[in-house]
Amino acid sequence: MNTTYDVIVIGTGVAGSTVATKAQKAGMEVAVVDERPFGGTCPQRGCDPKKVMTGISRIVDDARRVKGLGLDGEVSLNWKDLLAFKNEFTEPVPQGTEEKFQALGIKQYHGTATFLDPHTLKIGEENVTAKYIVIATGAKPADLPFEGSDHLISSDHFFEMDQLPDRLMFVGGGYISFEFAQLAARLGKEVLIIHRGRNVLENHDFEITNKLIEHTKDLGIEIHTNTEVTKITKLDSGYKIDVKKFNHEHAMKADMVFHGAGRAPNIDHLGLENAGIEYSQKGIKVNENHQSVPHQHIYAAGDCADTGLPPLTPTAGAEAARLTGHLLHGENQEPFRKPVPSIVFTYPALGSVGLSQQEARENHIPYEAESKTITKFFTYQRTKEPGAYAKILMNPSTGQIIGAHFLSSEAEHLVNLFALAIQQGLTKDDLTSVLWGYPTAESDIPSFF
Ligand SMILES: Cc1cc2nc3c(=O)[nH]c(=O)nc-3n(C[C@H](O)[C@H](O)[C@H](O)COP(=O)(O)OP(=O)(O)OC[C@H]3O[C@@H](n4cnc5c(N)ncnc54)[C@H](O)[C@@H]3O)c2cc1C
Ligand SMILES: NC(=O)c1ccc[n+]([C@@H]2O[C@H](COP(=O)([O-])OP(=O)(O)OC[C@H]3O[C@@H](n4cnc5c(N)ncnc54)[C@H](O)[C@@H]3O)[C@@H](O)[C@H]2O)c1
Repeated sequence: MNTTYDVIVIGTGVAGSTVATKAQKAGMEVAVVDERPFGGTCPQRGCDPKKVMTGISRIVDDARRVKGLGLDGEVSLNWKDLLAFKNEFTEPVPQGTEEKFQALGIKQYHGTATFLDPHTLKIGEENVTAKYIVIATGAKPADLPFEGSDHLISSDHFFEMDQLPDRLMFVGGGYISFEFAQLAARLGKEVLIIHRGRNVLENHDFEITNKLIEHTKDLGIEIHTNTEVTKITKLDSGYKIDVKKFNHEHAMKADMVFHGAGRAPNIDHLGLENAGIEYSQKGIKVNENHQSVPHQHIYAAGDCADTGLPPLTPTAGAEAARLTGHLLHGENQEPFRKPVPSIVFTYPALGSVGLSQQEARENHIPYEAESKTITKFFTYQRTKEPGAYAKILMNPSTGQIIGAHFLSSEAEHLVNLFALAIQQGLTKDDLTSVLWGYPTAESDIPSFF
């Protein structure tokens, strides 16, 4: 059987769902296909379940700090209940997504889509053709080139474990490792992070990541930088992990080893060669309109596409919107220039937007930096929060904000506000002249400068 549509979208995550919904609403006949339960990574195995779990652990942290200041009693984290609460959010996602597609009249396929030629996909036993094909297949844990890497447990599995072991190791010093490691440590586990590079969370301001490292070590987490995992061996109980620091080799032990060493575009099993679609390790090659090379009727967006943007939920959504602008209306897209806020959901959280100080330095971009410890501010004193920090980078001649970096319970909100400031070209004077409601984290802004 061969069925034909106007558009087939491969993947039902943020990127795929956005394109499918907009195209169907615009009057096109659309089909979606996914090999996993519908809804994609963010709401089922990424941002949302992570934030539910780290959010509860943060409340416990706060409560412990203010014990005796009007709050009595002990609070503690409980993995089983935390998991059950997380499931209340994740389990309804597939059905909810399918119902939304059905209400719009979008045809749904469950299975793996593979290109047979530039207009035809094989899904199970069926061949499906379309005028336009959109690839939105996301990312997967990167293949790591050392022996025993198949013993690594992915973030997907972390969310499904009935119980956590006593000693956990995370390979890689990025977002996943820091967020999950802190959660595990707050659950009373022994935790290690092994990071190959000199600086963890490489895309963030190094002064702030160094402060985050100190807070993370205060939770009892061991962090080894400049250290590469070279081999993992299964033992009768747990694992032996061979590591190399500069030229010195030694072995460590853990009950389980988790993959926090990066994600790669999920494109290996798409049969891209059958359609001659160009790609690299960074993903499917696309132009500003998200059209692939050499086929202009095949588009790609989100984590699977090589767009130069970081693989995050808001960027996947923005890329999908740009793609549909071209697919539906033929609008040629300008290069993407919006600032992209990025938040590490540790506690304190790390929020960054715009230029980091090292980026400004390396690229010889003139800047003026204001940075300070803000722990003594009332906002953080009233909850006894340690180590709150703010750094703002400005253009020295205009005062325009070009970078903002925060480490605190309020970082996630402040960074969004500064994203707006950078996008709108606001200056230090613009921000200090606002009548901010008091007492709030925003009313501290004039004192950052
Ligand atoms: C643990 C974790 C935490 C994260 N936290 C955050 C956060 O706090 N904030 C943030 O902004 N970002 C976060 N991210 C990143 C964010 O989740 C992704 O950037 C975003 O979900 C990407 O969306 P997407 O639509 O490109 O892909 P996805 O949501 O991954 O969707 C791709 C879909 O395609 C399907 N698929 C793949 N291949 C095929 C095929 N051949 N046939 C059929 N279907 C296929 C997959 O099953 C999947 O459902 C996190 C990621 C992880 C892993
Ligand atoms: N809060 C958020 O927004 C959030 C949370 C989780 C994931 N994400 C997204 O998912 C992506 C993947 O996350 P991630 O944490 O897996 O990767 P990451 O890219 O943030 O960090 C991985 C780090 O592991 C290091 N590494 C690689 N191989 C190693 C080895 N053999 N030994 C030691 N270190 C090694 C790399 O040098 C790299 O710095 C992120 O880039 C981000 O876009 C975002």
